[in-house]
Amino acid sequence: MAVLLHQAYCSRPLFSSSSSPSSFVKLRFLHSNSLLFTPAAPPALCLPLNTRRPLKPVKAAISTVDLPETQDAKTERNQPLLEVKDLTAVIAESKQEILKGVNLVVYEGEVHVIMGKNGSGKSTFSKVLVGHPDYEVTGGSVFFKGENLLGLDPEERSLSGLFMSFQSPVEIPGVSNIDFLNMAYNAQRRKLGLPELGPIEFFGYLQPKLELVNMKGDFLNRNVNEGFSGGEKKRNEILQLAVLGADLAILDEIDSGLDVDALKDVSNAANKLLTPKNSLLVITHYLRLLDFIKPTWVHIMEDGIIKKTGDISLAKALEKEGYRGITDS
Ligand SMILES: Nc1ncnc2c1ncn2[C@@H]1O[C@H](COP(=O)(O)OP(=O)(O)OP(=O)(O)O)[C@@H](O)[C@H]1O
Repeated sequence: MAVLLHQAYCSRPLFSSSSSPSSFVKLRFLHSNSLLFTPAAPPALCLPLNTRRPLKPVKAAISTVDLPETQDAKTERNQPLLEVKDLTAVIAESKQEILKGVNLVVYEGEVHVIMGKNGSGKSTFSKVLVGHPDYEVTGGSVFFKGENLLGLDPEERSLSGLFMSFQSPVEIPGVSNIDFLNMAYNAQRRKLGLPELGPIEFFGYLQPKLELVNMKGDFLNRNVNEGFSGGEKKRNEILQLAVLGADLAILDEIDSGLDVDALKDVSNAANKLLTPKNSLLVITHYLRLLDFIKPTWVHIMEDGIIKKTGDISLAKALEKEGYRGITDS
């Protein structure tokens, strides 16, 4: 029985034999329990920083994006990682326009936070970045590490160092967490021409990551996200990020449903994964997350565009005055 794991995890969950088509991760049940990733379509993965495939620079194609003056000054010594210019996108099926001209530049070492009312387009933006098949880009450009991201398929996007943690991580019945992580990690290594890690070696690699996210080993033998509480699923997302690494990790509402201890653990782990060379793009509704993950920039998205950019004080004003207070001006 062939099953399809779709949705970029860069691409995990959505594990279904019948749901919408996608070119994401294909798994094949050979016998009752054995799985095979098809080599042509490894899970959308994000490579550890020191082993990631270098991307060819596409000099002519590098876009210039107008930065707010303050943003430009604050980051002048770093390289742009992600450059989004006038990005528009529609829902593939209905052609309804959701993104109406998003502009954003993320430099190495920065933490960008996107806030915005429900339905303003935050998740759509992040899913468009990872190449989710539910959306069609209709205009604008996106460059990631100097390469035209929109010209890459979802697997290539993830192999180039883009990771996304989804708002609602899905369950994968029949696949244990450790097997999933081991397969995903080995798929990366195969792609790089590196030898795969066997279960024992992989466990050695995994152990410090478990400690990083303060996760009990019991979760490794459970099926991916199956029966996990909301908070446990979010913690598991960060474990996947820790295992797979990323140049740019997009965390969509990683704080939703977390108790205060879990929020600290998840935030601390995300902070520890941040280096001067990689970046976080965090979608959240809550100022409390920003007590733990310090943003370089806070953006307010409204009706498919980034309406306002500022620092942490923008999030504080939002908490105090609400969206009406800060986006009307
Ligand atoms: N696949 C889809 N099919 C139909 N409508 C969609 C789809 N994806 C997004 N939308 C619609 O696009 C709009 C933006 O959705 P999106 O999930 O990006 O908002 P959001 O800002 O992340 O909201 P929230 O804060 O509630 O998570 C919503 O009106 C949503 O219903």
